[in-house]
Amino acid sequence: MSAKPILKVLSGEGVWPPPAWLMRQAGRHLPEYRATRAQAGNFMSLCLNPELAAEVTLQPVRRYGVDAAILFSDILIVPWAMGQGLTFAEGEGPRLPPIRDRAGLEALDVAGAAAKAAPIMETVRRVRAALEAEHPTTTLIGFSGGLWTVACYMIEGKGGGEFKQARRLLHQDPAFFGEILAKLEAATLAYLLAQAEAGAEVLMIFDSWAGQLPPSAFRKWVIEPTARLRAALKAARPDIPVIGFPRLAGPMLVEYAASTGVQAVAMDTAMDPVWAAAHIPASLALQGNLDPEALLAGGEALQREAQGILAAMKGRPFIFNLGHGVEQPTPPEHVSALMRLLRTA
Ligand SMILES: Cc1c2[nH]c(c1CCC(=O)O)Cc1[nH]c(c(CCC(=O)O)c1C)Cc1[nH]c(c(CCC(=O)O)c1C)Cc1[nH]c(c(C)c1CCC(=O)O)C2
Repeated sequence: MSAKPILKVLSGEGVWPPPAWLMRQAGRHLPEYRATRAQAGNFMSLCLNPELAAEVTLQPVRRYGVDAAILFSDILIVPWAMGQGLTFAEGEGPRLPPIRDRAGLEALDVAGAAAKAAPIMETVRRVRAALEAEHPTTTLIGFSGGLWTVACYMIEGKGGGEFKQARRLLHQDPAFFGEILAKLEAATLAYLLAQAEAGAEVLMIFDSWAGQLPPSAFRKWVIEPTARLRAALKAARPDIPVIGFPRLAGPMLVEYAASTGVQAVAMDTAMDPVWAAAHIPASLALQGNLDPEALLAGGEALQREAQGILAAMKGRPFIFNLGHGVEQPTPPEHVSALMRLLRTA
């Protein structure tokens, strides 16, 4: 049996008080992150610098004592590694040259992606070694985007909207859309397996825009590809549990939980944890789902919201987290207050 609380939970064991980590725990709300990022120059050069990326991955572990370190990288590293351009303009989010035709599809280089992603694997190795030496109960989580969500950015070229180009394409030309996803699937599988080989102990799949799809497309482009990825990962590395995050799936979460083979589902901010506890079998762990705005607000709101989630989750395998990422203006003291509350739950 593992001594790491998150691995215990993901093997189906209830652990109370529950282990906790936060999406985007390494990021702009931390002054030490902003300092390291300034040293790197920009976000991409930070992701590709193993020394500095390992440093920012470890910062929230040191400051807060969270139970997981999540690799510092981005879901859009996979299209970048396949040769699609990627920039992060200050304050504007990601920009990619959108794929709208066959030439864009054919330019994606699946075979070359592993070499370009090599610095990320070096980050994973460094973080794992540092955890084993200094934080032996902390779990290292690797990740990728869900195929639908990453395809949204590849086709749209940016975020911020409703991904109408991507949604149109999957209805108008499902064969072409499927070819984009097939290349992305091969690159994503290799990328996740490489993280596991480098020392990631858990893998999480962020399908942030899953809630944009009607049920028929949700089955075909979220559940089916996730189930295929999960099965292929299991064949190679049966020891590595997977957390799925089909954000804003609503009641489709039940089918996702039953059909993908993941060990845990992450609840988004809108999900009622009482409903989730009633509808997701206790053989699967749940993760989530404090409103990042309640964390930002702190005080009474933070205490009340966190207690509500704990009450709904008591008695089942559960990992405390947010329903989406930490907001940049969040005072670090609010995160510390949340960790104190959780440790005495
Ligand atoms: C959709 C998505 C992306 N990236 C990610 C998702 C899925 C989760 C979600 O829905 O938020 C996932 C992600 N992005 C990042 C991580 C690292 C680990 C973590 O701390 O959670 C993870 C797991 C770092 C990041 N990724 C990004 C930052 C901010 C970069 C900076 O320092 O300026 C960080 C810390 C940039 C990013 N990356 C992306 C966007 C839309 C943006 C811009 C928005 C923003 O600036 O907050 C794409």
